Parts: sequence; C-alpha cells; structure tokens
Amino acid sequence: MNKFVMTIFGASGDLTKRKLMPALYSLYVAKRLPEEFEILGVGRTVYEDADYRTYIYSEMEKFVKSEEQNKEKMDAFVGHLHYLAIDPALESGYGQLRLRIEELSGDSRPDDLLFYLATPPSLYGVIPLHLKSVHLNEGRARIIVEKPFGYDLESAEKLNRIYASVFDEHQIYRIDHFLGKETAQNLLAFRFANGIFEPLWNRNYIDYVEVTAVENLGIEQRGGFYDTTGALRDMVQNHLIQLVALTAMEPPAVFNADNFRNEVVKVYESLTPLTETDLNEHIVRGQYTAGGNKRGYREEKNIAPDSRTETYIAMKLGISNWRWSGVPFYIRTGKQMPTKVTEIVVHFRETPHQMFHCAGGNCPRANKLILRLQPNEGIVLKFGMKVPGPGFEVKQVTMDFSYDQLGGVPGGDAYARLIEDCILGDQTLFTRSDAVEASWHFFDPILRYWNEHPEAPLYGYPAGTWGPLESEAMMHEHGADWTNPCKNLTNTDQYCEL
Ligand SMILES: NC(=O)C1=CN([C@@H]2O[C@H](COP(=O)(O)OP(=O)(O)OC[C@H]3O[C@@H](n4cnc5c(N)ncnc54)[C@H](OP(=O)(O)O)[C@@H]3O)[C@@H](O)[C@H]2O)C=CC1
Ligand SMILES: O=C1O[C@H](COP(=O)(O)O)[C@@H](O)[C@H](O)[C@H]1O
Repeated sequence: MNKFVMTIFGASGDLTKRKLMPALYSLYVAKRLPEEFEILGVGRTVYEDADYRTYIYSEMEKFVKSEEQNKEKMDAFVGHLHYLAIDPALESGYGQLRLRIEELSGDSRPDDLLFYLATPPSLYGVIPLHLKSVHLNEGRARIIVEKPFGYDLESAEKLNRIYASVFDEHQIYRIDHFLGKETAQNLLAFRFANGIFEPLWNRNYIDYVEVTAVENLGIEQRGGFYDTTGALRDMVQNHLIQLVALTAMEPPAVFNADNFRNEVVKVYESLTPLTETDLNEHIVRGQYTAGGNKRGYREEKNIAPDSRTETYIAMKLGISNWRWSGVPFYIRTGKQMPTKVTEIVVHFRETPHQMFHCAGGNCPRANKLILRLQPNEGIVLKFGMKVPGPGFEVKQVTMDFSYDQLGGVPGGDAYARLIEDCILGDQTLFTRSDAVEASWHFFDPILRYWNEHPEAPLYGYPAGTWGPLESEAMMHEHGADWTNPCKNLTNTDQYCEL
C-alpha cells in the first residue's frame, strides 16, 4: 500500500494549531494532498487519537477562515489525524514511532514520508539522528525544518553537518514561510516579467531601500522560546534578509530551484561586512515597555525580569556589488508596533532640478515604489502630477494596484503553498544549506558584539509606538525618515491603530 504519511513533531504546539493544520485542511479541501494520506502528530503531551482530533477540530474553528469551514470536510479531515505520545528528544521512543508509521502507511517499508519539525529549535539536531536510527530517513523521506536554523553561525554549520549525515540535500526543506507568501513571489514576477522597472533597478536610479516587517502583537504565549531567541534570530536572519535578497538578486537565466537559490546566495555573500562603526551606529535594538493597555516585555509570561532580549531591531546594510554599491538598505522589525505590516519601499533618486511649485510646500521630487506584502497586499507607485488649474503646481499622487481588485490574494496561505511544494519535491522556495550559512556569516558578528558588550544600548520603546527614536536618527544620516506604513495606501484606517 505505502500511503503518504506526514509526521509532525511539536504537534501540540502553537505553529501546528495556528498554521500547519489550517494549511493541511486547505490542501485537503482543494484535493491537493496525496489521495492516500495520514497525518501523525508527535509530542510529549498525552492524547488518544480521538482527543487529538477533537482538540485540532476546535482549534480549526478558530484558525480556519470562517468561509472555508465546512463541518463535513473538517470531520473527514480530522479523521486522517493520529497521535503518538513520545518525547522526541529521546531515541527510546523511535521504535514505537516506526511501528506506528508502518501501520499508517500500510507497509512494513514505509517510503513516502514527510517529517515536519515544529518543535523548539533545540530539538532540530537530535530528531534527524533518531529518525536515522530507525531507518526513517530512507527512500523518498523528506524533512521540513522550521526556522531559526541554528542559533549562530557555528551551530548552523553543525546542524547542516548533522542533516547532511542523515539526508541528501534534496530531502531537506528549510522553511521560511515569508517565501511562501504570494506577494513575496510576486516581487520576482514584478521585477523580471516587466521591462520597465529593471533598467532602473540599480545604484544609478535607486537612492535607498526600506524593508519593514512589524507586528502589533507581543510575544503571546511564546515567552520561553522568544526570550532565548530575540528579533535578530526570529525575523532578521531569515525573513527580512530573504526579502532583501528578492529585492536585490540578479535574474537567473532559467528559473529553477538551483538557479534561483544560487542568486540568493550571491546576494548574501555580497553583504558588506559590518564594521565596528556599523555595529555601534547602524544597528538599533529595542525592547517594548508598557504602553497603552499593553504590558511591557519584561512583564510577559516566561520572560526574565531583567531580560535584554531585543523585540525590535533596525539596521542599515549594504551590498557590495556592481548593481548596489553605495545604496543603503534599511531594515526593521519589531513586536508591539502600532500596526502589522510587511512592505518594501524602493526610493528612487530625486529629480536633478525642481522647477515647479509644490502643493502644500511638499515637493515630491523622488518617486517611491511600495511593495506591500501584508496586509492589503499590493503595489503602489508614488509620483508627482500637476494640480488641475492655472499655474504649475505639483502634488504627489499614487498609482495603486491591490489584490483586492482581483478578489483577494490568490493561492491561500504561505504554509499550504510550501507544504505542497515539498510534497511535489520542489525546493525553490526553501533555504539551501549554503544560504543559511552565508546569512549567519553576515549576522553572527552582531550576536558576538552584543555578547561581548553587554553595555551596548538596548532602548526601551512603549508598546504601540514605532520603536526607539535612535532608529529615526540612523535614517536621518541619509537625509531620510522611515516611511510610515499607515500613510502609504489609501484605505489605511482599516488596519492602522494610531
Ligand atoms: N508559532 C509561530 O507562529 C511560528 C513558529 N515558528 C517556528 O516553529 C517552531 C515551533 O514553534 P511553536 O509551535 O510556536 O513552539 P511551541 O513552543 O508551541 O512548541 C511546540 C511543541 O514542542 C514541544 N516541546 C516544547 N519544548 C520541548 C522540549 N524541551 N522537548 C521536547 N518537546 C518540546 C511541545 O510539545 P509537547 O510538550 O507536547 O512535547 C510544544 O507543544 C519554532 O522553532 C518556531 O521558531 C516559525 C514561524 C512562526
Ligand atoms: O516566523 C515568525 O513569523 C511571525 C510573523 O509572520 P507573519 O506571516 O504573521 O507576518 C512572527 O510573529 C514570529 O515571531 C516569527 O517566529
């Protein structure tokens, strides 16, 4: 028989209930899972199969979009769920795991297997070794491993060595769910399927680039994880730098997994190494304090009362290559900001000479292109136009494409896209081992610097604000300000809580 069996480690956790199960359900409804499949949850929490199904069903009622909920289909979907209570850190349970997988696959040599590691990162190294000990790494087995992949450069290299000793690279899927977002992929189409922007996409026409991924939530129930992780490892080393790569990469001659990932690695390898001045002046870290009715980070559950973990980071980085030399990329991420938004803003150079009057004294000398990944996914171009009437007064206007015009973001959730790609064996949107290491190579000095300089500033910012003022000062050096995402699109009041 040899059915497809997907095993989720960390099946009682936050990611599983909020993202993985809704994604798998949507694939199931769309008939995009293999015809014969079973899903096995693994964790230390004790559930009988029936209890686990009831638990996941009730979580799906919260996390599956209401218009996609269908009792009959949800019942049928949870009927494919099973659960095995073992501690995934201990090899002793893996004999049992193998037997359970054999039973679910209907074959004593199960072969069509997918393992998803949705556990704390401390388990990413041991689980593959234990899988190998019971030969579950063989045949068509694939493994998806969550981020952060490694805690620093050394641990990422070590993890890569472990994975290489258990799996071939084509079996390893290091997931970064930002790459599964429709609008992140659309950035590639926008750049490389259109002739008009690419000739301008370089240091001759672009002044600077901003990448913002901020959230209006705190750390919720993830204190234990977050306090040992922080924003640099949680968001910057993976998600933000991927967005930089999509913005900065060269077009591959042929679009396939290896060519695309080669270009990503080239961007990482071109990141200008950080100097002492950069570490001191071009990186701003912050931690949210109480603000509005929100508690401060140090008051959150499972957070050390004297924690110095950053919940905000802004930094300036450069790319030393022919296309980008001298163009600063400003990136920032933070928890408990005024809104949740992910966007890339490309600032073109100013016109060399201003000859018109400006409406309201505000001269729109430079064009801006805003690529909004979420929410209100879309693309906005800002440019100057003459105000109707006498004289020549110019005002900045927007040309606006929103996915709403197409009935919403097509293709559904990022996790669904990526899980399906993995099932189909397409690694394009997954991070390759060399990319992980190249990225860590760039960011590792920051971690070392913070470690060696405990006195390095960590600025407080009240929850619900845009982060430390020092990050504004960093932009002022370039004569710029951070773009306020709440003012970028026309229908802003839908999501900005200012
Ligand atoms: N949550 C999210 O939104 C996102 C999470 N991720 C990544 O996914 C991974 C999982 O995240 P999340 O679900 O939030 O994590 P959780 O903290 O919810 O942990 C998942 C499960 O792992 C098990 N676990 C926890 N500690 C241990 C331990 N010491 N030994 C063995 N098992 C343990 C627990 O299950 P049990 O006690 O039953 O064994 C827990 O339910 C993380 O690496 C995170 O970076 C990535 C993107 C988003
Ligand atoms: O990976 C993570 O991403 C989420 C933000 O993802 P989004 O798709 O909701 O924008 C972040 O909240 C979390 O801390 C981090 O682990």
